[in-house]
Amino acid sequence: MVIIAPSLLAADFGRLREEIACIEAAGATWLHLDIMDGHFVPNLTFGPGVVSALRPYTKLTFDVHLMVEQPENFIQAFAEAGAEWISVHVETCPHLHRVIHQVREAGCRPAVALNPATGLQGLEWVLEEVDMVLVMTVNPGFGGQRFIPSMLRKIEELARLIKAQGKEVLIEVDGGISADNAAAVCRAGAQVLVAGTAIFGQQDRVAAFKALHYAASRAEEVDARTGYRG
Ligand SMILES: O=C(CO)[C@H](O)[C@H](O)COP(=O)(O)O
Ligand SMILES: [Fe+2]
Repeated sequence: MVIIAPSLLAADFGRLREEIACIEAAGATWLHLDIMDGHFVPNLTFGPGVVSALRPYTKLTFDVHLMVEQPENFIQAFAEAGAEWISVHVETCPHLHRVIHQVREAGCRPAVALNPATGLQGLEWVLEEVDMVLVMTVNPGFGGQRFIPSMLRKIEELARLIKAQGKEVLIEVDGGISADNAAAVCRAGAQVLVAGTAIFGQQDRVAAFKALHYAASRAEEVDARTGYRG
């Protein structure tokens, strides 16, 4: 079953509670929270204070995407703020194995994120430690960018690697996801689709969420009928 994770990055920051209530009413179960530090990526968003302020107002699963240098310094704060999932970028972690364990010890589910230019090579040695791999399908830092088509092959290769290792690891895709490419990323092997602009950038968020969910689920239905395996 595919999960659509609306990204708060594209929401109206002056109306965060209403925006969250709206996508929850539309049927969302996850919320993607982009944390940017102005160093690892050339943009700033918000910190654990905002995450913890929003926590009492929703039951959505908080999927925190850390685009920060030295993420180990912030894991505890986001865990206490109410994150369920924490993704760290492999590019920011020389001691990735240790950081993954730090996320789990803080009570969260660990995920590793890969920039578009980062290969899958090093992943083999941490795959059994993580619950999800986040494949960036744009260069991180900004919403509203175009999906990079060559990332489909990376998702396929990752799906093969996970299958070969016999692991239960989710594949999340993030960046430029829309109803036009949702089926393709699902066919390639993604189970969690992050979408900012395609939901919060639309006038009718409920219709946009449902359209995206429909596009992604239809790929699964067709594949179940035809026996397609990505
Ligand atoms: O991590 C991100 C950017 O670094 C965002 O999650 C992503 O860009 C979502 O926005 P959009 O769907 O508009 O591309
Ligand atoms: Fe993100």
